[in-house]
Amino acid sequence: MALITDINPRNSTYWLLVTGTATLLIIPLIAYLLSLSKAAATQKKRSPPSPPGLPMIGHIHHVGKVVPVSFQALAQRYGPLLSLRLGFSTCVLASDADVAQQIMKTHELNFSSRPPFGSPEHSIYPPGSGFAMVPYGDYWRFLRKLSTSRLLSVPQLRRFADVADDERLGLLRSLASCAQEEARRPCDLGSELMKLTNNTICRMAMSTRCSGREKDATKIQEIVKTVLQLAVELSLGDALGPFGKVLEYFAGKGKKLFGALSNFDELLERILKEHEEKLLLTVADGKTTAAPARKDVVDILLEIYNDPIAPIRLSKTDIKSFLLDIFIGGTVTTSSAMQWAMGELINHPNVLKKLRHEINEVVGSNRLVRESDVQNLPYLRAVICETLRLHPSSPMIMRECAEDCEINGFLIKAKTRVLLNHYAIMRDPKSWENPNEFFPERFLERLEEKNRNFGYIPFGMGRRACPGVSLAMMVMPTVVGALVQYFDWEINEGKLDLTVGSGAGAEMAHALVCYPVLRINPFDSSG
Ligand code: HEM
Repeated sequence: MALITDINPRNSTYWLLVTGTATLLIIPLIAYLLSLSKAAATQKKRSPPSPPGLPMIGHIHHVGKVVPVSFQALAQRYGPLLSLRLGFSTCVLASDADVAQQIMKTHELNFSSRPPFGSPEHSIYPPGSGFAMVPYGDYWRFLRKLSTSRLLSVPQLRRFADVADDERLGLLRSLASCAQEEARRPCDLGSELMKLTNNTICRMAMSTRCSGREKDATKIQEIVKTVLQLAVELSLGDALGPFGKVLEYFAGKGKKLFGALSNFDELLERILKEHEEKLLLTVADGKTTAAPARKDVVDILLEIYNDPIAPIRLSKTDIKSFLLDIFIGGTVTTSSAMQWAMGELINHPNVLKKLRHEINEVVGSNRLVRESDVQNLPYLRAVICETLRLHPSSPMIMRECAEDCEINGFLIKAKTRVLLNHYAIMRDPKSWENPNEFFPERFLERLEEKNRNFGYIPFGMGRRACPGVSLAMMVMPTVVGALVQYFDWEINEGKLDLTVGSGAGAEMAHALVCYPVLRINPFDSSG
């Protein structure tokens, strides 16, 4: 009763009640109307266009043998941003510099994760471990910082510069012996380069050669090759859905992948144990420092594993999974780029001659080209840049959209997989003149500008960009430079066949078989 008598327009309580009730009713109403208009706007926004599809398989029939090339053809015909349905999975295909810039810069944070890849039942490590496929968050940020500031940092790589030099000399020695044989013997330069990259990364990461187990590096090379090949085949199986699963079951590919990963795990377990024992021995010796004189990647990771106050507690599974990603991300990519560089140089004798002239002028012929020379060898750098443009080692990369966003006026829904076709982007005539021509001179001018507009992204861009770029750029120019400095390269006849191989990796279809001819013997006077 007292309440009713208090409700009087001249009373302040009355106005409080009125405005309070109005606020309570109006705010949800406004929110509701806003959500309706937002939903309507979202509905109005269209998904990116699609090429003609077929029932069930969607756009699988558009996927050619060389995947990045067939996707480039799709973009040329239907546009730089496309929705594709590949069997039971969907993705958005991005194929020019402008779209890449929106994904990797304008909406960078929104595209900082990668979608889950492959079935968890084929992996022995849980999805949250590793590096390359880990979702953006605290754990990934920790590993990223650790990689750039310690594991793959320039000072750490310089500490292992002798390892890179030693492996390079090993390569030159092997090629020289091939060249010096009386009967002309061809050499498979591709597999020599793969051995070099694999050994260099193995020694920097876990000092395998130093511990006297030379075969470990070879085993890792075989495992990485198998894992890469099977993972690609199985992901295709996943895209095909139930049909893929049946095929895959008969082929037993999942089992094989699991087997290869188990071998890797066993080998890594032993290597971790050896590192831990080495650490314990140093402590038992009573030396002032328990740490090895030069810490490799495993030493540093174990240090964090043993650190009770590390911001993120790494498990041994995390360490093994991280190492697997480093091998998968670093070995084939770097060796494939050097193969392409040598293939292009052999097929372009004028470029090779110009490069050799530059090296002769700057370094001379009495010593091997060194890492510190590279800054004074612009044409060598241009050859490497042009190789990575024409033959990106990671021609297609995956990102995932965290929240709904708009690109080129099209709606990209949360959780959409986005496939960036680096191959198409770096051969786009909008960004490059005569894009399919090997022409290193283009990098002597306006490199900065090209870099800025996202037409040149061999190592990706933004926070998810390649953390191994310093290692790759330390190895590639010095190896290619030495191969040009010390050898002439002969082939059977005509030109090398530089056809791009089938699959998603855009590697060379044919082995890089050639005849090295010694110009100067590197073992007489190498510096
Ligand atoms: C020519 C050599 C190489 C090329 C062209 C290359 C290219 C790339 C590209 C395009 C990406 C994806 C970037 C993005 O999403 O924006 C990537 C990621 C990655 N690369 Fe490399 N890479 C090379 C060498 C290496 C090396 C030597 C290592 C390590 C030893 C390495 C380790 C990784 C890792 C771990 C990732 C995943 C990073 C993440 O997701 O946060 N790569 N690389």
